[in-house]
Amino acid sequence: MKTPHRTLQVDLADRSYPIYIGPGLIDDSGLYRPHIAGSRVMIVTNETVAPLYLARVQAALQGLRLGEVILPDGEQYKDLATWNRIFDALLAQRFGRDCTLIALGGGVIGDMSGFAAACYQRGVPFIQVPTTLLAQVDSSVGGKTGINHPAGKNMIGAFHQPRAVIADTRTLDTLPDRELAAGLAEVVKYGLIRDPAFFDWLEANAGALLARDPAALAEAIERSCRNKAEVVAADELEAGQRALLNLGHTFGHAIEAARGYGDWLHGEAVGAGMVMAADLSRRLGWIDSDTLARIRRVIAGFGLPVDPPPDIPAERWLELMAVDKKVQDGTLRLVLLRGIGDALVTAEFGTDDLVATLAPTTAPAPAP
Ligand SMILES: NC(=O)c1ccc[n+]([C@@H]2O[C@H](COP(=O)([O-])OP(=O)(O)OC[C@H]3O[C@@H](n4cnc5c(N)ncnc54)[C@H](O)[C@@H]3O)[C@@H](O)[C@H]2O)c1
Ligand SMILES: O=C(O)C(=O)C[C@@H](O)[C@H](O)[C@H](O)COP(=O)(O)O
Ligand SMILES: [Zn+2]
Repeated sequence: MKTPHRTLQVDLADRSYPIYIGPGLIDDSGLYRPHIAGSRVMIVTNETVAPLYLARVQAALQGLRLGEVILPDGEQYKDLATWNRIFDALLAQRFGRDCTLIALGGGVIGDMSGFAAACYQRGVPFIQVPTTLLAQVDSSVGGKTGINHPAGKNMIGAFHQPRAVIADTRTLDTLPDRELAAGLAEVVKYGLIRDPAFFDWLEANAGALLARDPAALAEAIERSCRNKAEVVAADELEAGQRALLNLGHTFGHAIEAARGYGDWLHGEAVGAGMVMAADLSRRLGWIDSDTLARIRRVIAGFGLPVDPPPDIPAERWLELMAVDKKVQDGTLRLVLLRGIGDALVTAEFGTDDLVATLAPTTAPAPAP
């Protein structure tokens, strides 16, 4: 079977890999096979995705010796105890070092499976089969894998690149609207950090994206993956420019941790976090009020929150942000904006401006 699709490449020398994007790809055995080393494959998924798509992946892998692990669904299960269940299954079924893992689901499954693949018997290959918009535009690409700790998001993990990403755009048909919007937050991020023409396009095509127009979604996925692949190829281990992919995440991760993971979706927290980053950038005089208002309008237009939860005290914000992975020598660094498509990582902001951004209800309203 050969299904029409687009292919992008993540260029990382001998660890380069393809990203296949198109409708119906989940059934295409020919896309999986070249990336599976031995004959044993463990499919990791969750209790929501399994009834929808597990049988189809199993059918595509007919002839191989398959196992499955079905984890509970939710960001609150992206933890050590749930992650350990993947190893319980691998060991119980005597999977060896020659096995391949398949991550079938959203970013939570992708991050946990990838981290399990990085660690099982010191490292086995894995394939990403992302089934949420967020996973198709961001988390399945780039090799950041890991789990949360109560004190901080993604605090335990590894860089481990997949062998391939198989993004079946038809799987988005079953995705709830709230999850689609969460994925759009990471899409907007690429426009804000490095692709102003894409930001313009997103602003102009918001209606089509929210209406799930297949051509618009495919365009958004491809342009997002292209941006991410370029950044990852240039800076795989986040020594420099990869940190720009963290726009809104220092604020967003603090929101997620403060709420115990699973109340605000990751994409929702990133949506509000990006507006907070823009708000601080405006306070510093790096962007003007019209630009802040435009960013806020685009993010709100995708149905995402644009204000932080009102009940996190400033001290709690600062405590949660202090464990951010961009902290250097105890100094908080943030991704801020000099314009749309122009981001930087900086520690050049004052505590007063930061604290004002943390309490935006008391801040001056942006120009309409
Ligand atoms: N590794 C990275 O580079 C990276 C990048 C961005 C986000 N992330 C991580 O990804 C996670 C968020 O990912 P997410 O937004 O995909 O959340 P998720 O994995 O929790 O999936 C969202 C919800 O959609 C359900 N679902 C998945 N596919 C579905 C489908 N096709 N139809 C119906 N329901 C479906 C899931 O079961 C879940 O309930 C966070 O943990 C975040 O930290 C990682
Ligand atoms: O790939 C990256 O690099 C990113 O930062 C992408 C983010 O969208 C993603 O949420 C990532 O998991 C955040 O990484 P972290 O290092 O801040 O935990
Ligand atoms: Zn993210």
